[in-house]
Amino acid sequence: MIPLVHDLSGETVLVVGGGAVATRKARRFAAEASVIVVSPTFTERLRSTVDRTVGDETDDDETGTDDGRIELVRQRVDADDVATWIDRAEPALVVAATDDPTINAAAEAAARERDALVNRTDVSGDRDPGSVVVPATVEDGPVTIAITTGATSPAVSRYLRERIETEFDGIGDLARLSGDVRTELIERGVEPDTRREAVRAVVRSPAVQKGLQTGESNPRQLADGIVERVRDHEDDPGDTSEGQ
Ligand SMILES: C[C@@]1(CC(=O)O)c2cc3[nH]c(cc4nc(cc5[nH]c(cc(n2)[C@H]1CCC(=O)O)[C@@](C)(CC(=O)O)[C@@H]5CCC(=O)O)C(CC(=O)O)=C4CCC(=O)O)c(CCC(=O)O)c3CC(=O)O
Ligand SMILES: NC(=O)C1=CN([C@@H]2O[C@H](COP(=O)(O)OP(=O)(O)OC[C@H]3O[C@@H](n4cnc5c(N)ncnc54)[C@H](O)[C@@H]3O)[C@@H](O)[C@H]2O)C=CC1
Repeated sequence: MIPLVHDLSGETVLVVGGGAVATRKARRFAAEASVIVVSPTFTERLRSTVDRTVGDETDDDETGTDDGRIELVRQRVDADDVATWIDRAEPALVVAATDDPTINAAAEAAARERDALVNRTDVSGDRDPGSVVVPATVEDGPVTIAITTGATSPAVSRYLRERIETEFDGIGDLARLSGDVRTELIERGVEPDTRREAVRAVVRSPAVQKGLQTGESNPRQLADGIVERVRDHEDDPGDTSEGQ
């Protein structure tokens, strides 16, 4: 399996099932896409996150979603209903998250026939094309770290996610800072080899990382100092003094 990154903004994700797993996936995808959850029951957590529930007595709106929102549809589906929902919602991704393997399999087949991606939450191991795995994810600013065990051991994915979150706390700030340095060097016309070395030195500098974490020293000033030292060194390769 080869991980790819998918932009789901402006897309719809259809989640079939309303239990603990469906709740986790719905919340995850709602960060970017519009999510429709179809199930006869929903977790309390899901109900407390959503904007409205279609099928409840209090609801009198038309079905429809905006970006980044979750809508609940209270309905037990059979294989035909799943296909109808896919035709109606035109989702980019269908999450099959019921505790009924027959329904999950029907959702997978209907999604495939309609060229939608599918996430079978109830099976491990190899997958057919178009059947995707949801990785454990660490997000910090512009940085996304996705972890998968190739659908072998989700518990290991979770364990690694927790370790990585602790180990790389603040990595988003480092990405922003080094991104700014990089853009500036490009704008100043610094040649690529020097730029590469300078940006690498900034990213790997313990002083910059500590500055970002503690706020005690000015990380941007430290980075600029490192860049200047790298550039001086490039101008005068005879100089063997070490950068920071
Ligand atoms: C194949 C995959 C399909 C998919 O969902 O995409 C899948 C399938 C299954 N998971 C099961 C169980 C558990 N899943 C978790 C947790 C997560 N599961 C996630 C992904 C995936 N799970 C995909 C593979 C990812 C990979 O490649 O590694 C994560 C990473 C992402 C997410 O779901 O958001 C999220 C951690 C998020 C985080 O914490 O960061 C835990 C741990 C816990 O809860 O503490 C347990 C209990 C321990 C255990 O059983 O291992 C079962 C058995 C159900 C049963 O026995 O009934 C199946 C079905 C089967 O194995 O047949
Ligand atoms: N991928 C993952 O990370 C994990 C996957 N699983 C798998 O995911 C499945 C679901 O797990 P949970 O959410 O814990 O189960 P659950 O029992 O809490 O929830 C199942 C949901 O499916 C709904 N449902 C059942 N039949 C339906 C139908 N015909 N139409 C619409 N909705 C229907 C139920 O009303 C309920 O909301 C499990 O069977 C298990 O195989 C379990 C744990 C983790």
